[in-house]
Amino acid sequence: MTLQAITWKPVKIDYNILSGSVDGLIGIQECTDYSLQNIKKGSKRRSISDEGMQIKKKKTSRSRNKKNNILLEKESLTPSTCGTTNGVSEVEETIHKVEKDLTNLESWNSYGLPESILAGLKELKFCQPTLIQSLTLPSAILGRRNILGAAETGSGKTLAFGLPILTGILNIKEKSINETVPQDQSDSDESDFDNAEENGMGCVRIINNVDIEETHRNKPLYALILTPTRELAMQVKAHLAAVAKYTGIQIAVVVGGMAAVKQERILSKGPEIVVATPGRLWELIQQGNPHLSQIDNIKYLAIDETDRMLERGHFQELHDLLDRINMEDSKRKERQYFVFSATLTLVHELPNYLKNKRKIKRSKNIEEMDASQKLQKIVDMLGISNPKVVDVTEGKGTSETLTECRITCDIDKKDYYVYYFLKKHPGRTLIFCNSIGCVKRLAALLSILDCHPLPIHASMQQRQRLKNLERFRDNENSILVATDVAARGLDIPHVEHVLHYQTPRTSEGYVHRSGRTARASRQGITVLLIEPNELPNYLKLCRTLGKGEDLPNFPVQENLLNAVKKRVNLARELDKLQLHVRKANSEAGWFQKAAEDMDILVDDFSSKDDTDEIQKHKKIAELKRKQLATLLATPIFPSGFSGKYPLLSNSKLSFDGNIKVENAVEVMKSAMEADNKNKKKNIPLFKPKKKVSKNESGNVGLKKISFNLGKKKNTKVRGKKK
Ligand SMILES: Nc1ncnc2c1ncn2[C@@H]1O[C@H](COP(=O)(O)OP(=O)(O)OP(=O)(O)O)[C@@H](O)[C@H]1O
Repeated sequence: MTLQAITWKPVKIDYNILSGSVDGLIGIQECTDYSLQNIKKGSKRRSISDEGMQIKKKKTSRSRNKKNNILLEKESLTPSTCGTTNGVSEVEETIHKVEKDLTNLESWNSYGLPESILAGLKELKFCQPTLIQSLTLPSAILGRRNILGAAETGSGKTLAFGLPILTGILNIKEKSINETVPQDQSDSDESDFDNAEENGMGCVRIINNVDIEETHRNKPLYALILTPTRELAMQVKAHLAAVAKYTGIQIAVVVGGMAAVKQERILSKGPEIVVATPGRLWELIQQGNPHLSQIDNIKYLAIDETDRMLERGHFQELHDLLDRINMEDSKRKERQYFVFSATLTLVHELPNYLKNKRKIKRSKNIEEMDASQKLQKIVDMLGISNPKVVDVTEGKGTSETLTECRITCDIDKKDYYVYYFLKKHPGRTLIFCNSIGCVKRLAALLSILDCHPLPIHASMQQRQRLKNLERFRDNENSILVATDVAARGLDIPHVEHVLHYQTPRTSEGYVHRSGRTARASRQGITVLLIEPNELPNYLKLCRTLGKGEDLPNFPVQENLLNAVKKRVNLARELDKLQLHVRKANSEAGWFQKAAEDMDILVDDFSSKDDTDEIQKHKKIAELKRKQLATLLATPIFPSGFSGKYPLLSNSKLSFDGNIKVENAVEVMKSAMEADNKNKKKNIPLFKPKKKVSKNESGNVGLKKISFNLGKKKNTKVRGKKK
């Protein structure tokens, strides 16, 4: 078979992207018109995989000649579909659609992606690469460079390393088939396949169990992708599997919290790619899992959220794994590495207590680093040589479409603001807390308030974690209350709001938490709830992320807070009573069990007072529950209330039909616009006042709190411990 090129056109690309990556490269040209001569049946190029074969054959003919392809589509139309609708022929419509599809895929053409992958991208309707993908794919695929990539959250980093890995594996497999199958045999196989198709026959292969086991035992492991959380591992697997649908490449997940036996069974099938969290993977390797025993042979290693994975004191298993994988220098040099995170190049100042020279001397390893030093450290740790660095974060890591703001209040008023926000601005909302205890408390409170929150934290059973994520995905008004276990990487479509119930401890934490919204060019809002003790951390965060002095204040309609407080206060009381009852019950249960163990009659020891106490609590709780139920049955914000902020065009009627709810992003944007117009300054962070007002009906913001940075004595505000 020969390919006769008739027209070549230069492809416009940014050659900086390829600089140093492909030796001797002077340009890339595209063959825009060509013919096939002496076509022998079958082409070696089709050997991507058994599963991908049929698709590949169709796509190959389609993309080789656009005109032929359109004709082919025309011919396949039955006479009944060739009519004219609204003056436009359906044939023309089809041609237009096919042309559009092909045009769409052309954006991916210059990266050397196999057609089976293009088919996957097309099915996902990914018409063109994102910025980070277009900047990394040429060097990664054509230049086989190691990549250090930093791009904002939700910008498509998974495919920036996923596509080169899938492409590389297909190329290796194709090469090995070409090397092992003799020319004649390969041709005759192809002929058989083609003949079978032409004759309308299927291609049948009989495989028995022994063959399957033998095949799996010999299957190589090509790539390992490591993630910090189980949920992220599963998501990455699902994402890559969707793109790899027509490639025949198998991908497995290895994570903790799931039956090890099941994971061993999956591994026994010999997946080419393993996506894993370090702990369980290391455990299985140490147990001598046969498929994982080739871990040092992998050709591709990707570490997602690398900065988190390599953090001091985290993932000791990762270091063990790296030692094992990089055992042989020659294999390490052959391997391609991908290191990605939104905060890979984010640097920040040392905490104040470490700035003290004496202390720094004691902890020698802790020092302030700039971005290149940080990257160098990662490169050294992973043993990577000559990496290509692509950083498009401009030092912030958050998306352009993210609206950022804050609400400042006293610690015990945070619950009011959270409930206010949820009622006033319904939509899929993720609330982050700094501890498991805080998640539990807030979820219990919101549950009493009928908000149906879904908690997620590390001490929950894995199955429950996944179930709650699933429910969060399925309901557009759902609320997820999470620790930072949900902060990194999770790609849940249409998360509208992220609330930081507590200020994140690090700037990285803020970037990743906030990045759960405003993904893939969608709009989203992130709101920090700040209490006085969190101010130093908040200000540091603003400095590190270049936010200037302060974030804008989220507008709250003060006249609506009274109704909010009534409900929240009642819910808090109810929560407290329920806690007493639960505690007393569990103590009674323990007492009874101990008595039974000692063969003692429980009645003899039961304390009547305790029972009365429980009974009393139960009665009061019942009363409060009824009161709250009555309140919750009436609209929280009565119809026709006069709001400070005009209702916006995209306001929608709430589920109870009485109140208008507003899009939080729009509310914030118009408030910012109004402030800009009036040259109004943001509500000051520090407005010293002698006393904290007892009147809670007004703005519970900073106007009433004495903040005095630097004077530690005054910054403490008594409140409920979270
Ligand atoms: N080329 C593309 N065209 C359209 N959508 C895309 C493309 N590439 C990825 N996406 C989609 O964009 C979303 C975000 O992608 P991804 O999860 O890879 O982001 P990320 O940069 O890894 O985010 P994070 O930093 O939060 O982990 C996903 O829903 C993904 O399916």
